Amino acid sequence: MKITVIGAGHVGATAAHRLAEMQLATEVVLLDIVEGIPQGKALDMFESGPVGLFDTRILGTNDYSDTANSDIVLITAGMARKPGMSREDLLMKNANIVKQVTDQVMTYSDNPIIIMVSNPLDVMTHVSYVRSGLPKERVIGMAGVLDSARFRSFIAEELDVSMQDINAFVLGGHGDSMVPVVKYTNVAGIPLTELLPQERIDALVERTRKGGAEIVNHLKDGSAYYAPAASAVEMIEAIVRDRKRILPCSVQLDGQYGLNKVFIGVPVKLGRNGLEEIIEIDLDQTAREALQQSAAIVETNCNNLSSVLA
Ligand SMILES: NC(=O)C1=CN([C@@H]2O[C@H](COP(=O)(O)OP(=O)(O)OC[C@H]3O[C@@H](n4cnc5c(N)ncnc54)[C@H](O)[C@@H]3O)[C@@H](O)[C@H]2O)C=CC1
Ligand SMILES: O=C([O-])CC(=O)C(=O)O
Repeated sequence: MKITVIGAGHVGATAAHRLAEMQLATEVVLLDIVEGIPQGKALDMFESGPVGLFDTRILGTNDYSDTANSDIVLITAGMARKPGMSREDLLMKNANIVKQVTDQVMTYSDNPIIIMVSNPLDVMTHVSYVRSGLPKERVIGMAGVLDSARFRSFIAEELDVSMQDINAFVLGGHGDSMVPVVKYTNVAGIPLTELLPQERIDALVERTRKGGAEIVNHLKDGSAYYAPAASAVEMIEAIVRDRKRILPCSVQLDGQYGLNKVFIGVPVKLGRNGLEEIIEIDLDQTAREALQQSAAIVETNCNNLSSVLA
């Protein structure tokens, strides 16, 4: 198993180290456009092997030929937002970066599974899908796992219970229009609505929607990376170990939820072949409309990129 991480910044480097510690690959390649950064970080990670107890080889590089024959490619290259910015403000710059990165990746790997992280997430997943020519099962965006993890952590804190017992799904686009689905949120099987009053649930939903911005406002000069990296690695683990996990991911819909040819977060089964099944759950009218509104925003942003994708 060879896994390449493009972008050796906060998310990319954190994910690469976690991939190595979890021994999910025999080789992890960390690539960045800036000279020295991937080499230095990869060497530092490699030197943690004897104490972290892993044998994964980690190579830092600026040369795409080192990524040849990757099984999985995690794309984290691009700009992160600063306070006051929306993820959409990154659209044009990151679309050009993701386009160029995808073209380079595909020059050296025939049939990788691409996991997208760069923002705005659903649109960048679309860009990589179009440029790569890969089947839609092999281009998957990470957002729902992170947004659901945030919602789960807030619920666990509020109820003072283990995070392990919280199940929650946040669907839709990775932005203010995301759709936390309270109906499918439970604590060890007990519906959340039986454990918390509606106004507390509403407050946790609102905090989840703004979870990315909350961290950006603390950090001032960048965005979250521990939870995002852990979320991307959870998806990779499901694929590498063929776990058949049901996780919310951004995938291209083909009629499900009344939506067509748009990347949006929905529950999917992840296994060795990447996206193995899109799961259509019953949504109430409000959640269904919210998902459709969220998809309309992604579609508009994709349409604005026709010049980049040409
Ligand atoms: N999907 C999600 O839930 C999340 C998405 N993100 C997004 O992930 C991206 C990365 O975030 P961070 O790692 O915090 O940013 P960062 O600024 O720490 O790292 C980005 C890295 O990309 C590199 N880069 C830029 N252009 C490149 C190119 N053409 N080829 C190769 N590398 C290139 C930069 O040199 C830098 O090292 C951002 O777009 C951010 O918004 C971040 C967190 C969560
Ligand atoms: O907020 C950001 O820009 C980064 C991100 O997508 C997140 O942390 O959810």
